[in-house]
Amino acid sequence: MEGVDYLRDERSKAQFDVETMKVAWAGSPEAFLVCDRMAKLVANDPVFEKFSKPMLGRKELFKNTLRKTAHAWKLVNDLHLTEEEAKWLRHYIDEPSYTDLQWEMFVPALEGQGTEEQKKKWVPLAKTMQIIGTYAQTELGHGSNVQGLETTATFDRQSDEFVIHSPTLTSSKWWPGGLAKVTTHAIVYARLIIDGHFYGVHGFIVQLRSLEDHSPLPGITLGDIGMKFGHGTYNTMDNGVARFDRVRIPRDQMLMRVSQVTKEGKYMKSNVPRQLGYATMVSVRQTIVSDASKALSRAVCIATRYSAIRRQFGSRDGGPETQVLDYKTQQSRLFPLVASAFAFRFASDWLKLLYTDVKQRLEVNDFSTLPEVHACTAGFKSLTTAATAEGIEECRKLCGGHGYLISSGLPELFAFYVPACTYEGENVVMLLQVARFLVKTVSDLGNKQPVGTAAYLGRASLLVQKNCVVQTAEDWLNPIAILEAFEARAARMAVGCCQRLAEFKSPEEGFAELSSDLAEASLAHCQVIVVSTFIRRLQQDIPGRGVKQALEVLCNVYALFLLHKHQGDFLATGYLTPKQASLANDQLRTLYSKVRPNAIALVDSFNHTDHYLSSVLGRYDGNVYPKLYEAALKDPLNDSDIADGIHQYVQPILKQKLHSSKL
Ligand SMILES: CCCCCCCC/C=C\CCCCC/C=C/C(=O)SCCNC(=O)CCNC(=O)[C@H](O)C(C)(C)COP(=O)(O)OP(=O)(O)OC[C@H]1O[C@@H](n2cnc3c(N)ncnc32)[C@H](O)[C@@H]1OP(=O)(O)O
Ligand SMILES: Cc1cc2nc3c(=O)[nH]c(=O)nc-3n(C[C@H](O)[C@H](O)[C@H](O)COP(=O)(O)OP(=O)(O)OC[C@H]3O[C@@H](n4cnc5c(N)ncnc54)[C@H](O)[C@@H]3O)c2cc1C
Repeated sequence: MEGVDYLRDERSKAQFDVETMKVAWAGSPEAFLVCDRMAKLVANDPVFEKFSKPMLGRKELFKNTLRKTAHAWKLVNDLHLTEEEAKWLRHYIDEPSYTDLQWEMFVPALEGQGTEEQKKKWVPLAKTMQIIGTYAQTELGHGSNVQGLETTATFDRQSDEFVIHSPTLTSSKWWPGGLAKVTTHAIVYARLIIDGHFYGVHGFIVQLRSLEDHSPLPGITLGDIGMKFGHGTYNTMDNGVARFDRVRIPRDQMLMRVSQVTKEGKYMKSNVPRQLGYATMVSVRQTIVSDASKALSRAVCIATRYSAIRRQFGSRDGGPETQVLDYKTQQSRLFPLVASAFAFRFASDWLKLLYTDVKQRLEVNDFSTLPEVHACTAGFKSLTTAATAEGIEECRKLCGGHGYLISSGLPELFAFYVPACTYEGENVVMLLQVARFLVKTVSDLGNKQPVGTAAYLGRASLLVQKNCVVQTAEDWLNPIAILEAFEARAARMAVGCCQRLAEFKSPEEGFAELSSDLAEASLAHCQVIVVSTFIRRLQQDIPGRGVKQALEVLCNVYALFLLHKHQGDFLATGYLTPKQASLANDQLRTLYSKVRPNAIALVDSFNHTDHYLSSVLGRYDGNVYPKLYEAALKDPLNDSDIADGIHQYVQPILKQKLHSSKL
């Protein structure tokens, strides 16, 4: 049998309806149709070919992306694509480009932080790409600490302008995507100074380049910050440096939704919290969570298909060897990642609802849920990106040696994905934000009943006393038992941290000293929400033969895998006994056997095109070995039998050896 037959055989074993599962994965029939149409549009267009990328030098790589981006914009206009369709088009083109910043950060920053008047002026220009913008917050010396930024915006009452200035080397803007070569404008984050007084960090719309000839405007120095990790991935993007030498902008280019500066130089705070100035980051963190499920689904699709084709050992009589997918070790590394992709998918759908709700509330100045939404987006961003980055690397290892080839698609995916752990809020810094929320919630328990995602902490006094009642491996299939275990562990960790915080001289000192424990408690809290979201999703109507049952198995795999991985926490907090932890692991092994017949069908449900996967190992048809061979032959080193440099550098060595052996 060939790889093609192996996958056909696997598909025939599926116990659920794949087409309906595709809709469950996409979120709705409408969402499925949009994704499917955009994925095929990209896959069938030769302009979006990706194979040659790893062979290109930096300049060609960058130009190639500019070409693709221009073609995509033409398609958006010619085909009258909606914003949603255009977003998926960009996604399937699968190349970091300045348009990510334009649509995910520049436009949202204008919409979220501009006044009505500012929005009216700037948003249409941006949405029609008459101006191209980026989000210039991070500096050479400061990224995580936004309030520590050094760029200044000094109000000049006489000319009714702000003077944007980079006073030090470390104040150079450093990282913004598209800044080096493309963007005409940026939202520059700078400390506002009026009459020598500092008024905190605010966003300012600054024109960077001439709209006529694209050259940098006077007083602005722009450049690229250099090559990044992984050749063909993020180097398609011109992350840039910018320095400002007393650049003047009109007063009405300060984003003034949160606070205003009048002509007279009076600083006026609106009745909204200053954290609304961070709203763009909250919006992107939410998008990043959804992106995590996509990136992980891509990696597990490759590793699962290849694991069904790859055979090693197990044959003593010349018969077929064992499919590596049948090894329990392979299953215990791979299936939790398949389950995680689904868990993150449903978590991101839920987060989107939470975010839509807070956006509506903010419109009417209801800020009550903002701290919870900030904690959820920050925590989920950290949890999902860390697990996805680790998961992609695990998938590479699951593919053995071939996983290290660029043609497997996994090294490039990892290199592209891993900065998600850093951008939009470094992951540990984000967990510490969740910790602030947890500490406040627990400290306030006497006065205020927590709601929403923190509601379970309202039962903390019960959860710290109660012990797990599980007696058999079967009991671990009960969602109530699972959820209570996660809640009890998280509540005990949070309460434990708060009790120890009280022993320090000041809360700040305690928070700094216990920050590692607080970060772990935050992760445990986020896991409660992800697990409960998955459980709740299964309580909804899920049509299709066997679809709900297959998802139930995955939900249990996800929860029990986490329980096994973090069993130290579960045992140390005293909620579980070692026997109960061991029963959970027994159940996990049984669940892997239930996933096994559905494995290929599950990853088919992601509906990924071969173009999107860009992996010889993950091909839909399973024709792996002939295509691996074909891909290898295309390497430039195989252009000739005798490569450049052989005559010059190798033959002299060989000849010298002959000469000395004569002596
Ligand atoms: C293949 C194709 C490509 C596809 C692309 C994939 C799609 C992905 C989507 C988009 C593409 C974008 C590409 C990535 C580009 C990257 C861009 C960037 O990285 S932009 C820069 C991002 N920078 C950061 O995230 C900085 C992180 N730092 C902060 O957010 C803050 O400094 C802080 C760490 C939160 C600290 O804030 P602050 O200094 O104000 O101090 P605190 O005292 O801690 O906070 C005071 C109180 O405010 C609360 N708070 C903080 N933030 C928020 C918020 N956002 N909303 C609400 N409340 C907030 C905080 O919790 C404190 O509360 P209390 O405890 O006082 O109650
Ligand atoms: C690919 C990529 C694209 C980017 N695009 C943009 C962009 O378009 N616009 C933009 O403005 N920025 C952009 N950035 C910058 C990005 O937002 C920052 O790098 C990120 O916010 C992290 O900040 P930092 O680099 O200052 O890390 P640091 O904060 O210096 O982190 C270094 C280490 O210090 C630790 N640390 C920091 N603070 C604390 C603390 N309080 N407690 C405990 N530990 C701490 C961190 O956990 C980390 O381990 C991009 C970055 C990358 C990698």
